[in-house]
Amino acid sequence: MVATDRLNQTSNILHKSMKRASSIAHLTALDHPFKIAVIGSGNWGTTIAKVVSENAALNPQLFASEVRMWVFEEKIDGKNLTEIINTDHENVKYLPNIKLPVNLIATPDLLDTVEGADIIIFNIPHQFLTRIVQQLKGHVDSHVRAISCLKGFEVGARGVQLLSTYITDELGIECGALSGANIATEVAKENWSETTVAYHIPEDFRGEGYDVDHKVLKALFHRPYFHVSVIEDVAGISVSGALKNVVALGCGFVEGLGWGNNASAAIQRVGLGEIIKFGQMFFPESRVETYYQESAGVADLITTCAGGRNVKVAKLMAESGMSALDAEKKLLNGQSAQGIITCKEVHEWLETCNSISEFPLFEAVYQIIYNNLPMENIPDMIDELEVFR
Ligand SMILES: NC(=O)C1=CN([C@@H]2O[C@H](COP(=O)(O)OP(=O)(O)OC[C@H]3O[C@@H](n4cnc5c(N)ncnc54)[C@H](O)[C@@H]3O)[C@@H](O)[C@H]2O)C=CC1
Ligand SMILES: O=C(CO)COP(=O)(O)O
Repeated sequence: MVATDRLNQTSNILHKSMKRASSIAHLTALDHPFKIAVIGSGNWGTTIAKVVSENAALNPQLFASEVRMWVFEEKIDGKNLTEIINTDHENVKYLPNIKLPVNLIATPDLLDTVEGADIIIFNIPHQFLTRIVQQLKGHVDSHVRAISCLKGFEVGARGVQLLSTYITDELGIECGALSGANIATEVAKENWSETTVAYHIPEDFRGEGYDVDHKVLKALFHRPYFHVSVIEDVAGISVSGALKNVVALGCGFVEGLGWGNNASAAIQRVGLGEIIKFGQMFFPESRVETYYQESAGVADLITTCAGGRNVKVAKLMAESGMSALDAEKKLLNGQSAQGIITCKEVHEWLETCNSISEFPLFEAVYQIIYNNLPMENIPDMIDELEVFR
């Protein structure tokens, strides 16, 4: 009896998941298949390009098969990286040993990459976004839709902005975000993980089948090894994605000092509190539930603090006395630990708002990286300000 119940339960689950998969597979673009462009070809840029190219190839009614990926051109052993990707179907510098789909085409020209695109996926280290967006100005139709996979903020004359908002403001296109517990190499190897996509349906939505909606985004990003939840809270997933990189630096410091798991857990506890507080203060539209219910929230914090690049860079700083930039250069072969820039941007913003004392961990990380504050001071800095008690 128990065995029969289990069998029925399993068959229900299977039935539901097959129904979900087939409802995604049967979507059709009524006008023309959506053409996808990916801007960025780093560790995560190439991984996401692989994911969406697989779905484009499998779903010709919904997506144009060819996916273009913009590559910041560089020479590898005298050969252009774009040529290597297009011939060997491997990004040997930023995602080695992973075969890329043949319908993924590397392009060195930014405007060629986005020509005719219906959906643009931004996926570059956030320090390069401004320059790229300025080059795209005037070349992107207002009906193009975008998703930002970047983790960071834009801090400038308009205050602190989500990167998706910056893209919308500058290019006049609707932009959502994708963020989750997604160490790129694990996703690229097709180890199971979850992610969160957040997108608002814009006022000029042209109708189901003619425009990008939550079903289209699920069909674009969901893979058997990459499970997507689509929600509305762009701010919540973006705030947690940006700030967990700062917390991860804190974890790397205590790990490098040899303080063990309890210290790392303490940093993550305080960090999660500061992330939620930052969201509530500066992005009140973000939902507190997002931080603990979505992959983009606490799950991303956990995976990054366990094995991300930010934690590795900070650990090396603690062990060797190197600066953050030297440690990044030594460890990452051209990749970026985004927390190094984000903690500076956060510091500048909090200073403007007179709110530094409310975010002692973020401030401690900034002071360690930019003003050589001893790492051993972290517990005192957190305690002195007694924010969470
Ligand atoms: N790698 C990961 O595991 C994950 C990364 N992210 C986020 O995704 C975003 C992109 O990260 P990755 O793809 O990992 O990049 P990355 O850290 O691998 O950076 C290397 C990329 O930067 C490019 N680049 C170097 N100089 C440039 C310049 N002057 N102009 C334009 N591009 C230049 C390189 O060509 C290369 O494509 C970041 O915001 C990151 O936080 C999000 C989830 C996972
Ligand atoms: O964002 C990430 C995992 O979701 C990757 O974090 P790192 O940039 O620290 O490797």
